[in-house]
Amino acid sequence: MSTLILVRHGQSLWNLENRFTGWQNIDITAEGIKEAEHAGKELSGQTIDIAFTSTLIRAQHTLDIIIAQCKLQNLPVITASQLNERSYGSLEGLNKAETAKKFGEEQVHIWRRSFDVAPPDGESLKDTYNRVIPYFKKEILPYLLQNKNVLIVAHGNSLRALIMFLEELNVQEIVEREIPTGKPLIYNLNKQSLEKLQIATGGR
Ligand SMILES: O=C(O)[C@@H](CO)OP(=O)(O)O
Repeated sequence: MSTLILVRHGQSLWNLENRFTGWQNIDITAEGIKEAEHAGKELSGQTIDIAFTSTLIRAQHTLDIIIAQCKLQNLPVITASQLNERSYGSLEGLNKAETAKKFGEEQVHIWRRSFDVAPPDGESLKDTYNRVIPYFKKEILPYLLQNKNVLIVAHGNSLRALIMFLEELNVQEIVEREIPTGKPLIYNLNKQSLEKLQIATGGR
């Protein structure tokens, strides 16, 4: 049995300002710091062997706070761009409500939550899935198969892709899934479920 813990970064400045963020490197707010501390408190006492995070400051800062809170200063940390947020392309920086007024609520919802429609110059969830899942299978799953407990601190949509894979959600089910900031999601995985993930397809 091994444990996989997923945490979306704490609230970022652009979450607060309701702006499309994607690959923009925006830090967390004071509220985001509190959320990360809270996540750390929740995870205190939990054995964690290794952590993975993205190359973006909001995820790394959140992980640093969790590490400090859990007194895990020697925790090995691996940083990977494959875990970065999906690119929102030319929507990055725009206010989500203003964009919905301009292009219509439905179009913006499709850009934000559909599986395979990419925003202009950006990545669809499918594109994100196709970089997150092969990375997970190659670099993270082996630790879980060795009974190691793994923490991943990443982003709303890179985690939605991973959750879709872990929970075998279909393209309709994933539309409904929202990931709260700074709240640990814990998966206890037995040998059988890990072996199933190992043979499951890594791309769509
Ligand atoms: O702006 C973003 O990068 C993401 C996550 O905050 O937004 P959304 O929830 O619209 O996918």
